[in-house]
Amino acid sequence: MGDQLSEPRLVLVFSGKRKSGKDYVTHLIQERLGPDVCCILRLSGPLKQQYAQEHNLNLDQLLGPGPYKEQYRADMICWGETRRCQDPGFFCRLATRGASQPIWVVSDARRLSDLQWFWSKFPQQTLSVRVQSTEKTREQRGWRFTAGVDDAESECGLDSSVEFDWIITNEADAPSLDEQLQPILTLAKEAARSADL
Ligand SMILES: Nc1ncnc2c1ncn2[C@@H]1O[C@H](COP(=O)(O)OP(=O)(O)OP(=O)(O)O)[C@@H](O)[C@H]1O
Ligand SMILES: C[C@@](O)(CCOP(=O)(O)O)CC(=O)O
Repeated sequence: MGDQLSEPRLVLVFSGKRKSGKDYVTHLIQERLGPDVCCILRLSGPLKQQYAQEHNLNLDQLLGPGPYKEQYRADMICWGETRRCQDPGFFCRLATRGASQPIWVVSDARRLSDLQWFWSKFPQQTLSVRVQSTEKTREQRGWRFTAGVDDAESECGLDSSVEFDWIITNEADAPSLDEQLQPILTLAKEAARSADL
């Protein structure tokens, strides 16, 4: 009963490197569609929640964009991988539990197993989106290369194994995000309308 899924009309699964702007771009999509139509699902949400509880940490800071979470990232990755090894869909199931909007935006796929879970549960509805930025831009947003993180599956698991349905370039000199997101927003609005019929 707890794992019962309500069927979404469209599932947009986002991935991208640290500080590429996954949260920024997915929030923009939600803003354009409205929270009644579109929810943001973070696979790292239930992971951080459980990790914060077990380690007595500040969950809001772990969920935010600041430097706090970076102190714990390597250990959170190991912690999450222990669970993922037993059950690759563990965090996908938790993150989608109770989602009732017609459009789901998953903000942080990192591994092929994340995408495979959505493709297998929602084969007709799932589309993949990559957010990309240069290392220089990511550095300006606070990224520093960290061995064991930036060269591990958490950051590289989707580097070459997937042909994304869309690639969004999140750079000041790229076309505006609204322009790049237009086909996605059009599709999402159509999908939301079909949910009303
Ligand atoms: N197009 C943009 N314009 C202005 N600020 C941006 C833009 N894209 C990202 N940022 C800012 O850069 C920082 C990193 O972006 P964001 O948190 O969305 O990246 P992320 O890919 O979710 O990162 P991580 O997974 O490492 O937390 C945030 O402070 C965000 O507000
Ligand atoms: C531990 C982890 O979930 C942290 C994700 O943090 P964020 O999405 O970059 O804020 C990464 C992972 O699961 O490999």
